[in-house]
Amino acid sequence: MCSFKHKVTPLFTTFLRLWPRFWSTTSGVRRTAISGCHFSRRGLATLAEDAKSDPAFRIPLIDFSRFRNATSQVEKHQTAEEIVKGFTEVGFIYLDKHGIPDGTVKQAFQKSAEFFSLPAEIKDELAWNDPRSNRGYVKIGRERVTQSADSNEIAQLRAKAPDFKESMEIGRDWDTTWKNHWPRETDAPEFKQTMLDFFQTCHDLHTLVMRAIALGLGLDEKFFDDKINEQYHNLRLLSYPPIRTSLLRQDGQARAGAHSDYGTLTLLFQDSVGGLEVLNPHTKQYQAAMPIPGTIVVNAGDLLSRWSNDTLRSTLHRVVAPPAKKISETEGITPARQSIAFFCNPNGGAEISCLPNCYGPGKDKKYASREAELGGDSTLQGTYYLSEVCYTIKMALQMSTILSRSTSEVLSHISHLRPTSSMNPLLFTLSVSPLQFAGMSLSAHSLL
Ligand SMILES: O=C(O)CCC(=O)C(=O)O
Ligand SMILES: [Fe+2]
Repeated sequence: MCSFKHKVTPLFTTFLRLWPRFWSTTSGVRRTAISGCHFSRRGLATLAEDAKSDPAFRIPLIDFSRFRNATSQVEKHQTAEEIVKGFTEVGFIYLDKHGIPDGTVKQAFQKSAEFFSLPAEIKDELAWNDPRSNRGYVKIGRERVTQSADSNEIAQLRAKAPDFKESMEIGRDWDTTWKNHWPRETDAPEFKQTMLDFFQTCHDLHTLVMRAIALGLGLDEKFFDDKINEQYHNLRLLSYPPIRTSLLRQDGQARAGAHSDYGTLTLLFQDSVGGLEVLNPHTKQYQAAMPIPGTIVVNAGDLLSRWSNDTLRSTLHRVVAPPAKKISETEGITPARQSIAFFCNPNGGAEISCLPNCYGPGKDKKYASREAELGGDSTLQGTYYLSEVCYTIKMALQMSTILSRSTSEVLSHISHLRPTSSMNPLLFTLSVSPLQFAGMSLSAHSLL
C-alpha cells in the first residue's frame, strides 16, 4: 500500500481551478496554427473527414442503468469493469441511461443558448478575469492554442486565428474566495438556477461514476466519496459559432485545439453537430466521437490517470469543424455547435497518491513517492505533489496565452525555474525533478 501522503496544497487548488482552461497542443495542431496560410484542403488537419476509423479503437457505449439499478452484485461489478476497461483502453466512454433526464439537459442547453445570444456588452460585463477564479465569460479570441514561446508570435496568432469559440465558466457557487459571474435575472431569466441545478446534477453523476471506477479497480465502492465531495468542479458552457471554410483554410482555425483535460473525469454533453475527435494513441490518428443522442461522453483527465499509475488513460482530443454546407462555388459554412463540459476535480485537500491495486509486483509506481525522490528529507515532504511540476508548466503555458507573454517569461517569474528561451516547455516538464520543484514559489500571478 502507499505509505506516503501528499497533500494537495493551496497552490495546487489554484491549479485545479485554473486547469480546465488550459489547451495543450499536438505537433499537428501547432503546424496548423503556426505555419498559417498555405493549406490545401487535404493538408488541413482540423477537418472532421481527416479522422480515420480503427475498428480496434472504439469508444464503448455503457448502459449505466446496469450499475445504478443493478439487480445483482454480479451485474454491478460487470458494468464497473466495463467502465474501467473503457478508460483503460480508450480513455473515453459513452454513458447511456445515466439517469439525468433529457429535459434537464435540454433546459441547460436552452439557457446556455439564450445566454450566448445576449448582446456583447452584457456578456463583456461578466468577463473571465482571473485564472485563480476561472469563472466568467470568455469571448471569441481570448484563448489561442499554441506551443510557441515567442510573445510576438502568440499575440499575432491570437489576433489572426483564435480558437473559434466562446464560453462561460461556472464554479461552485458557495466558494468563499471566488464568486461566479452571474448575468442579471432580467437579462437571462432562469439561467442561474438552471446552471446551479445542473452543477449539482453533474456532481452527483460524477460521484456515481467514480464509485463504478472504484469497484472496477477492486477498491471499496465508496473509496473516492470523501475525496471528491467538495465540488471543486468547473461547468463550462461552450458555443462554437458558424464559420466560413475560407477562414478555416486561411489560418488553420480550429474550434478547439488538441488537449487532454486536467481533473478526474469530464462529463461532456454535445449537440448533434459533431466535431469532437479523440486521438487513437496506437495509430496516432484522430477518430470522430460522433454524438449519440441521450448519451454523455465521459473522459478521464490527467489527474485520474496519474492517481491510477496511468492505468486509466487521459486521451488527447480536439474539436474540429464538421463538413461545411456549401453556400457558393468557392465558399461553405460550418454549422454552429453547442456543448457543455463539466470538469470534475477532487477536493482541494484530497490526498493524491498512487491508488491501491494500481501497483504491485510487476507494476511499479511510475511516479515515485516524495520520500524516495527527496532522499528522505522530511522537511520537504507533504509540500508539493510530483505532478504539480507538470501543472505548473501547463499553467504557465495557459497564462502565457492569456497574458500575451511568452511562456519562458512566465516561467522565469517562478523562482528556481529559469528556462532558456529555446526550451520546449512541454519537454521541459519531463526534465524538472521534484527536488528542483520543491522549493518553488509561484510568483507568476504578479504578472496579472
Ligand atoms: O466541445 C467539445 O465537444 C469538447 C470541449 C473540450 O474538450 C473541453 O472544453 O475540454
Ligand atoms: Fe477537453
